[in-house]
Amino acid sequence: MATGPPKPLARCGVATRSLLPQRLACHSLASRHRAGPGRPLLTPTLRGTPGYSPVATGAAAAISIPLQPGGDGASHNGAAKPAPAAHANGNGSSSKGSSSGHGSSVYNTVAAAVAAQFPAVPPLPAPPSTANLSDVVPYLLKLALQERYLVWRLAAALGCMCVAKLAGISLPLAFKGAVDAMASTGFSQAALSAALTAALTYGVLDCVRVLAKESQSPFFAPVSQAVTRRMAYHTFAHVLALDTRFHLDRRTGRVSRILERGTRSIAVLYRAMVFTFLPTGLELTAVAVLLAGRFGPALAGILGLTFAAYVTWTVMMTQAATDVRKEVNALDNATSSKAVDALLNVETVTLFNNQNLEVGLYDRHLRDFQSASYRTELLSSSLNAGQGLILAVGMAAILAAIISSPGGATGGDLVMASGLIMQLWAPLQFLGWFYRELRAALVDMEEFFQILRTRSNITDGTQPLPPTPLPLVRQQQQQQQPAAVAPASSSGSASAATPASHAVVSTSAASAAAAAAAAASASGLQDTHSPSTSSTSTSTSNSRSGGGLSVELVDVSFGYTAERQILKGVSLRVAPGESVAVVGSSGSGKSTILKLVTRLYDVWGTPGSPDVPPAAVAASSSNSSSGNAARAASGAEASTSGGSSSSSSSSSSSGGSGSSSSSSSGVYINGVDVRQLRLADVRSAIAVVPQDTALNYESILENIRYGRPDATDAEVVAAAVAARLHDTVSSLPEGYNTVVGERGLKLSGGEKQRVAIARAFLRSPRLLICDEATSALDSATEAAIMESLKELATGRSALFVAHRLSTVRGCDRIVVLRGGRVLEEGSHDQLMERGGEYAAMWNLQANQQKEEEEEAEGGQGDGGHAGGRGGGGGDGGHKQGDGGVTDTDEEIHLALAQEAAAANGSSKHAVAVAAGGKGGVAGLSLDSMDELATYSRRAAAAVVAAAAASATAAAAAVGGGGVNAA
Ligand SMILES: Nc1ncnc2c1ncn2[C@@H]1O[C@H](COP(=O)(O)OP(=O)(O)OP(=O)(O)O)[C@@H](O)[C@H]1O
Repeated sequence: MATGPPKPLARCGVATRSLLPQRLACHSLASRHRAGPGRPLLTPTLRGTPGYSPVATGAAAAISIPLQPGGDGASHNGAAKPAPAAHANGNGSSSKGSSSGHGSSVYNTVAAAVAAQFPAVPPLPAPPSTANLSDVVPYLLKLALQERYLVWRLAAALGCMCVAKLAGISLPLAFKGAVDAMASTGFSQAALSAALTAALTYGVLDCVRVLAKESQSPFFAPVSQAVTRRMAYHTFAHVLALDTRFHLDRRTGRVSRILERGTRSIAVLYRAMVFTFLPTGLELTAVAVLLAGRFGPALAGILGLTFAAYVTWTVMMTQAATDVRKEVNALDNATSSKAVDALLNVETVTLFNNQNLEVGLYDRHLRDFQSASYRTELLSSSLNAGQGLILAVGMAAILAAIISSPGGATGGDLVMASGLIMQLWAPLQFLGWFYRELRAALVDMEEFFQILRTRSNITDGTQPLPPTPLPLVRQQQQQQQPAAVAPASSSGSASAATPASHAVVSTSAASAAAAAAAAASASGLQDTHSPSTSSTSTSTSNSRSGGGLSVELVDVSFGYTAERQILKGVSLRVAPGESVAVVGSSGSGKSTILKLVTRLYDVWGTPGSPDVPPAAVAASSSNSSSGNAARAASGAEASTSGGSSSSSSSSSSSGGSGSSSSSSSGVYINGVDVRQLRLADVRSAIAVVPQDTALNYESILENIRYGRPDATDAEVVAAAVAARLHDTVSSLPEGYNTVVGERGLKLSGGEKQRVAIARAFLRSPRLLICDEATSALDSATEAAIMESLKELATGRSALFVAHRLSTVRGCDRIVVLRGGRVLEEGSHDQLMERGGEYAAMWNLQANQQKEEEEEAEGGQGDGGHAGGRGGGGGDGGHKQGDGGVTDTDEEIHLALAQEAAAANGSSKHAVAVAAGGKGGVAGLSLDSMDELATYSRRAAAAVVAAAAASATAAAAAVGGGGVNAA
């Protein structure tokens, strides 16, 4: 059935193999004089088990790692290597070596500040429900009054404002005094001294006005700045805490614009209130009172009318401008997002030679933006013109009223009135502008508050992560129902394994027995917690459960949208210290499982989740993959629930954590529903090496340190050594100082992955999650990295997702996923024995590898690809192939294989398709090809491709050659 077993490459997680204890000790910092002045040595000590524990010690110094390229003594694997660069990253957030091993790294400093909870930033009050002025003003006031040191500053600023205004209003009065004095008595000494007194008064008042006015800003600026900073701080924290769905549904450029405009609007609003609206209101009232007192209420009436007309016009036009402003904002967001998108993906843009396309798209947005902006300009000009006219008419009317007032008016009166009114008009003209700004600010704040009001669908739990796993219902079931190992069905769909059983599906009594044995040995938890388990397995478990988390998925249904279900009743378990791999075709939901474990998403059925589709959940249960088997299993759960749930709850109460009842579907970590656990606890116990590593625009040193921001330089370097990154970094001109560029684009895919692996080493997690962690590496590096990951995974739990089966061959268990359902589960040997989907995939990859090796031997390869790509699994041309089968080819063949298997109920068809390898479906018999052609469009396409690919190969296959015959 299977072609010869491919060469094993590296085993993951692998408690079954003894470790190669790797000890890399460096000179202590005390011995850094050896590297010469100014060239500090770091002292990472890499221990094999578990992970590593860098210790600054001078003992057993095996290697020295000065932080300078070209330095002496740095190496891994004992070979002397150049040292990484001195710690000063390119953007100023340097990490210069210090005697403590901590440099002035930004991450170090901030991590320490965060740990010390300094500086404490007061919380935000709940944002208002609307962005109306009536809601926003009290909110801003509340913000300012929240901190005592701001209150007195605000009061002082307001006091200065009042003094300035009163002094300003008094100026025309002083003028009036001087003019009247001189007009009534001519140029007498008394008139002169009265005029001089008035002039002096004027001067003093003006000085007071200027001083008071200019004191406002120093008093007020800290208020506005502190509140703005607090808003920015909390909003950023809030947005970072929002769930993945929020971020994926929105364009980053747009969100950042909203935040930027929102925080800026706060400053605008404060200034508008304190420097414009309040003073103008105060001034208007004072002027109206003065004029009414001197010339009668009619004058105050004219003033009031003028003001009302002015405000009405301003509000009307501003309202119209606001609507256009919203449009302008939307276009501004779109323009900015377009530019950010293109800049973020500049490499893709360049490679596709799409610069002109991008510029054209950008210009389309710019043109729309331009025309909307023009409309705002038109509205703005109309507004200004109307305001000017109203003020001119108002002024003329007031002066006419004064001149013709019944009691008559002196020259001083005219001077005073015109002085007062001019003083009032000046800010009124700004009032229009400020009002427009205010409206715009309120519009901006609407979106801003909307984001602040958005609640994450992932709500934090309250339970601490139990240090050791609480008993799981699953293991109790296994204890109670050892026969829960489901017999394999001969039909494709029914052969969907029984996830609830967590046992290997087997078609024979012998493999069932093996499966039961595997289930027993694999259940570290069971061994750990059950006194009834055998002493052999207990000892195995105990040796491996040091610190590892237990992870269990119970009948999990999930989809990113209610319309499309991705996971359909998936159950799987990782016992403490165990390594489990999830394999399967592309899109089957492997990475999705990891996202649920790390709680980037919650399973369907989570209360409060907006996309809980009860109907879909129900449908999923009814046609769940596990189908009858799962329902039977859950029936068994129900029937044993007395025991299970009661023991579960008793255990939880004994554990004091209120452990969940594992009988309901969900994701459980250490026996507790992950939704009840504190997110910080969960995430800090996990390290993820993702499929696609995004790096920060920082140096390599800081990027690695990101895995644990308080790590010392020595620890960072040790992690790089462990991740087989140190030599590469040392060879760079800037060493560890090299700034990796936007999202790490200056590094190769393999280097980025090694940075991610170094981060994981640094994190020293209790659960290691690797999502295609070595997909971008060449085989030699992959072998080395797998060895490192193996070390890292030892003593911890590990969950691997991989396409290249050789990399997960050594895992304790391998779960085969297809279409969101668990299809098979067991160790490599068990799955190979079963001859199902896993065996088909393995043989496909082995075949590809063999083919490539033959090609390489025949001089057809490029030479660089030889060397057992994929090793044991022989995945052949995985990604970095030299023309070998790519993942996509592989996946298409695999999909064909799966469909063929499903259609024909025979894994041989799958093997036959798989055997097609890169040459098409050469290993397939004509009969099978016909069947495939009728079965699916994709198969038909493949048949055509195969026919075109190689008639000779097809003939050979028909003649019994190829894997099919095997
Ligand atoms: N955020 C998302 N929103 C909507 N659909 C998504 C999202 N992420 C993944 N999907 C879809 O869910 C399905 C499963 O994705 P997942 O990444 O789990 O597959 P996978 O088995 O890991 O595939 P691969 O091996 O190619 O990485 C895919 O069809 C994918 O398109």
